[in-house]
This record gives sequence, structure tokens and C-alpha cells, in this order.
Amino acid sequence: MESDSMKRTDFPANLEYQSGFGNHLSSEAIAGALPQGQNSPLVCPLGLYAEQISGTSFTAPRKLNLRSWLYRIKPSVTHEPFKPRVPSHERLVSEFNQSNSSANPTQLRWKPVEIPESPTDFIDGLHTVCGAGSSYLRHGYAIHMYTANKSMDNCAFCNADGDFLIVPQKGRLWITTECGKLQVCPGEIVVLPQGFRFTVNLPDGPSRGYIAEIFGTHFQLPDLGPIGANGLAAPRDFLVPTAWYEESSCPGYTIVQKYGGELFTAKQDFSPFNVVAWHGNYVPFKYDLSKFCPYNTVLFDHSDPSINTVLTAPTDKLGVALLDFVIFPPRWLVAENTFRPPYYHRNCMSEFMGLIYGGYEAKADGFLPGGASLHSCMTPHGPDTKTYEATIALGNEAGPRRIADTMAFMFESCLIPRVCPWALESPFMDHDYYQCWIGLRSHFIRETTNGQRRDVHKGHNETVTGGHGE
Ligand SMILES: O=C(O)Cc1cc(O)ccc1O
Ligand SMILES: [Fe+2]
Repeated sequence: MESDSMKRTDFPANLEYQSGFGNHLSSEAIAGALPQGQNSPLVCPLGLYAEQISGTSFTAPRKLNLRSWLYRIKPSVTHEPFKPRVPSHERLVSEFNQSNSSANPTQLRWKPVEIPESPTDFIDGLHTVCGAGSSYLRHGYAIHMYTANKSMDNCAFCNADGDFLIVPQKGRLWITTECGKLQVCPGEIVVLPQGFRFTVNLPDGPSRGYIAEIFGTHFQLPDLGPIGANGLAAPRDFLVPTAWYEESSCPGYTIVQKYGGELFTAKQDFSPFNVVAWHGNYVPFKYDLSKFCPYNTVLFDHSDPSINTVLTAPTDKLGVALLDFVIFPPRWLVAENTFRPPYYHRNCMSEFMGLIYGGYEAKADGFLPGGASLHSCMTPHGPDTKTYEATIALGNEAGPRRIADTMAFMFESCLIPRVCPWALESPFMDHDYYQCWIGLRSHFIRETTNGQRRDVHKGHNETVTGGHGE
């Protein structure tokens, strides 16, 4: 099923990467292609054009400043004017308002979206689920899902609106970027920053995944506070491409630009992957979630999920995220006298969840790999009835238990999402979601006696000893 463009951008079995989150890196596909001692010489080595891509304003503080210099055969500007892409679908949203999305405080859940049979590439398979704010105002986010079955052909995608954090759930993504190539499997994530051109090949055919798009800021590693200097996602596990270029002429090559949530196309006669060398700190990168070093409670109570933050996109308010990317990876549960699954809660932040593989600890049924859920600001949620009952049945005899073969994740935001018609009218919407909690019974009993409480679940009295406050 692979096209000519697939062959043209063939991927070696094992790509080489550079490593390190936030590093200033450089890469040459031909030795000597990088100018020495300056960014923009009168004539660049090998007759290349110098081109800067800025990911932050020129004057952003140094510790936040992101930019790279690309040395390319022809500059990006060498193209015909942008035209609206026809047919234009209203399936991508980057400014959420009453005309394109609605408020909905209900707990929402979706079954896995089926992958289409008709030829669909990564661009045509993209749909916005929900989001908040505006790409124009440079504050907000969008959550998309993609389903696709064929590689992009003679075209590249460019997102002028924000950064994409892609979570593949099914099928590998072989992504060619202006900085080089990335092979991304389910279980890994990839970040394609605003403005980079890229093309997505699907070596496995049918593919599905989730995307968080952030406007006006970029992902950072979370502070570790008292955890110390190590733990969670290690900077060195973030992998960045090495320079790769193609020189072939490509008549009718199309750049598809997402700009204000709309798609525009521009024709050019060469591949945008013509960067022979580059240097900088504004780069695409990938990360293998199995490298994450989880921390958690080792005695009692359930930790807040922020303990599992892989990447965070901050707002200007300290500790308040525009979007946190949090995972629920395999780990040991050891807490004593503790309700171990996620607690019942209401959150001022909004929580979108997806499942890459396995099951999720709070849902015995109904939350499936490739599915999704949305629990918006202050909407109550927590373990389903089956999970609650099973946890209580285990009681305090539950020894250390390893949660294995699972990878769920959450996009958590301080901005309240509006939900798009594609998601609300989806045939994959689980209209019975609320039923998973309806069976939660009252276990209330009024009387307690002096240090004694009635164990309602086992139906006998038990002395409470070894309180935590001693
Ligand atoms: O709602 C969820 O399942 C996500 C979640 C997990 C957890 O361990 C604690 C809080 C929380 O919101
Ligand atoms: Fe939650």
C-alpha cells in the first residue's frame, strides 16, 4: 500500500538520534555544512540558504527562548500563494466558541473510533474532540484524535497554530521533519513544535492516536521539588532527529498549513525536507513512556496524579498548567489501609483521558484502548462500581501488587473544554457511561464505638490501630 513518497523517504531499520530535553544541538548530513562562528554568513557552506525558525518571541527570557537555524537547499518561502484547502472540513477547531463547540458538564466517554476503510492520511484523519481558548490569542489548547490508513503522499503538514504532542495508540508513525526522521511506536510520544513541516508515513497501515495541541507556550519537564534531581522523565531519554535531506524535484508538492484551525495549501516544486544541517534548541522530539521512572506512595493514601507528569505546558500562574501530560504506567501498589484506586473527586482542572494499551485501574469495564473520556471542571468522577466493590472485597489483606501491561494517560488543563460536534455526535459515544457509577451503594452506618468501627464490608467489628497521626 506504500506510495512513491514512502519509497523516497525510506526509513532505515534503526535511526540514530541525538538526546537531551532542551539541549542546544547541531547536526550535519554532510560534514562541513554548518557555518562556523556565526549563523548567517554572506555565503553559507555548500551554497545553502540560512533560515531561522523561532518558537518563542525574539525577546523571550533566555531560559525560555527557543529557536533553530536550518541550512537548506532552497528556503521555505519558495512557494506559490496559500489557498484555502478544498473541500474545507469543519473538523478542526482552534478558537473554541458557541459556533463550533458546546459546553457539556456530563461525564463523557467514547469507545475506540473505527479506522476508516477509505484511503485516509494523517491530515484527513484528524478531528478535534474538545478544547478551550484560541490559537489567535496564543492561549489555549485543542485535543484531537486521528485515524488513518495511508501515508501522506507528496505533501507535508505544517501547524502554524501550536505544538502537537502525538500519542499513537495503534500503528507506528514514521515522521519526516525538517530536522530529520523519527520512528514512533505506540508507547512512545512525539512532539512536533509549531511551524515545523512534517510528513507522516504509516508502515503498519491502520493507525489511531490522540493529540494535544497547545497554543502560545511549549512543553517543559516538570519541576521535581522534594523528589530531587532525578526521577519521572529523564532529560536524556528525549530523542531528537539527526539531519536528513532529499534533493529530488517534486512537481506539485503541497504544503498543507493549519492556520487558525483552517487548512490552506501552497504548491512548490521541491521537498521541504531539504535541510542539510541545523543547530538550535527548537526541535521535534520523541520519548518512550516505558523509560518513565514513577514515584508514588510507599505507606498510605493515593498520590495525586501530578506525581506522574511527563511534560507540562505552563500558564503564567505558578503551578497552574495549560496542559499537563500525565501517565499511569505499570508500577507497584503497596499502600496499606488505603483505597488504592484513584479516589472519587471533583477537580477545578479538566481531565481528558486515553488508553494506549491494557486496562485502567479505575475502570473495570468500558474504558478501552483507543477510547477516551472527558471529566470536565468540577464534574464528579472516580472508580466504577465494579472497581470499588473489588477493591473493598480485597480489604487490608491486599499485599504489594504490580499493575502491569497498561498505559493510560491524561491531558489535564486549567481551561474548561468545549466539546466539538464530531465528538458529541460520534457513533462511538458511550451513552451509558453514567451507569458505571449508578450501582455504588450506600455503606453508611451511624454508630461507632470508642476506637471501634464496624467493618461494613466484612460485617464484623475491628479495632483500629496504628493510626497515621501518631
Ligand atoms: O480521574 C482519573 O482517573 C485520573 C486520576 C487518577 C488518579 O490516580 C488520581 C486522580 C485523578 O484525577
Ligand atoms: Fe480525575
